[in-house]
Amino acid sequence: MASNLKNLSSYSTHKLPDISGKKFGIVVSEWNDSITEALYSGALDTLLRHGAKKENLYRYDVPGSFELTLGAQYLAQEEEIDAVICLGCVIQGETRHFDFICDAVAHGITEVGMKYNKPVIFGVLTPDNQQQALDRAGGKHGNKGDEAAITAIKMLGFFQS
Ligand SMILES: Nc1c(NC[C@H](O)[C@H](O)[C@H](O)CO)[nH]c(=O)[nH]c1=O
Ligand SMILES: CC(=O)[C@@H](O)COP(=O)(O)O
Repeated sequence: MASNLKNLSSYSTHKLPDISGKKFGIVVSEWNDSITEALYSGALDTLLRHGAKKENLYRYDVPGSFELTLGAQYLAQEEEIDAVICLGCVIQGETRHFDFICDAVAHGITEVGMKYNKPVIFGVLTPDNQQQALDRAGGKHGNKGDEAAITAIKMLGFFQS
């Protein structure tokens, strides 16, 4: 369902797990930092609002979205980390570089989650332009960081079920 049909910050809070003792790794790409900082703010607010403790949130920055995979692996391999949230924004340029980054980071993040059997969340915007990014980083379509955080919470509930 496209973001213009489902707001990224609109979600059910039915049967959310207790996350007061859960530890979250958050990997943030520095590329397009005006966007990724907004994603981080949304993710942080969502985690705290639903019971996470600030001392249990571990943020690491990486240069670009391509490095999110290695950052996610660095955190996911830590036994004490319960879930990892990856935040980035890859904006289409003039070349096919966009395609290679998006493909690599989507597959890479998936592989880390499978390897360590824990939630590793793809909170990466892949817009055509800056306006589409702004619309999804706290704009009219909500905040992808909110969506990434609530997805991590719900997947922790899945693993507890
Ligand atoms: N153009 C964007 C990039 N490019 C940088 C890559 O992610 C990577 O850091 C580089 O290729 C070195 O490995 N990254 C983004 O996150 N967003 C972009 O729009
Ligand atoms: C996604 C990118 O790496 C891209 O923004 C770089 O721009 P370009 O394709 O014009 O070199």
